[in-house]
Amino acid sequence: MSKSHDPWQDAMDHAVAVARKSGEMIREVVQNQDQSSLVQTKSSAVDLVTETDQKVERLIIQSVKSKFPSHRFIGEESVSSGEPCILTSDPTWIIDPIDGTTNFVHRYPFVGVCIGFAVNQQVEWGVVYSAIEDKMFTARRGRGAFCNGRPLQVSTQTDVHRSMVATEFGSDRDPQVVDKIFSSLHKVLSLPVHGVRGAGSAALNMCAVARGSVELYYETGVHVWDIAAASVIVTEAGGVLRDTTGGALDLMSRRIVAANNETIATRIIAELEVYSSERDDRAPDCEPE
Ligand SMILES: O=P([O-])([O-])O[C@@H]1[C@@H](O)[C@H](O)[C@@H](O)[C@H](O)[C@@H]1O
Ligand SMILES: [Mg+2]
Repeated sequence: MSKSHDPWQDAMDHAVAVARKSGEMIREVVQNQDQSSLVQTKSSAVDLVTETDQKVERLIIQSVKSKFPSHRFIGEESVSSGEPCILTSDPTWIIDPIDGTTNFVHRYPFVGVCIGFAVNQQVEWGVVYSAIEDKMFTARRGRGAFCNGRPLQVSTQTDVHRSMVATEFGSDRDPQVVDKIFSSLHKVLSLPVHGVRGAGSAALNMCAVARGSVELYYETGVHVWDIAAASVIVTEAGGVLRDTTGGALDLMSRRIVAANNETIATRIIAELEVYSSERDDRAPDCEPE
């Protein structure tokens, strides 16, 4: 069969197929109830990783290398093992094998296989497969966002008092960070908003914005692999992306706001405590921020 004139579409089609296969692996482990085996920790006692995270990431990367040998990778578990986290202008697959690993360990049914694809440091397409729900979220820059093939559209709500907000408590238990998390949460809740929710997965919170069931998601402490794939799903569904400072989103900054529109984004950002975690692309020997 002749190669399509659209190589990025070939790559996206491959990502959908390998994300679905990864989801089958995840469901099998959950159904066999052995996902709590081999749970290890990374940056803190509650930043978990399992053998399944590592197996899924190897499956994705090995399958891509055989079809697209010149492409580069940023994978959560590869970076955790010492691979660099640098986004060049080369075609780059940005992979979170299981976004919501803590959910996975506890059989809480919100885990996303996340595969983003960037060229010239711009995310061209994103695939987020909610494996337990069997929902395949996809978007290609300029061509819309979909869930299982049905178009996605963000909420039209502009009144913050009628909005639903999502955030997460993250995996940093430093008392000063916990205080900042609760300070922001207190201000947002007291606006008031209708409610605050958290899926336990940055990517699935962002997909909830894209499908219109949440007006805004914010978090400090996420990583580029948590948000890259879902970032284009949000914008192609008509949403906006910002830094918690109100500036433009910087995928490596570890801060994100994903909202249905600028009105809601501006109103919630005004309530957020701005603080920083170490950038994903920091030089290994630099002093922590
Ligand atoms: O580690 P993981 O499950 O891929 O990603 C998770 C993120 O999706 C979530 O937003 C964050 O609050 C968690 O601490 C964790 O980082
Ligand atoms: Mg992960």
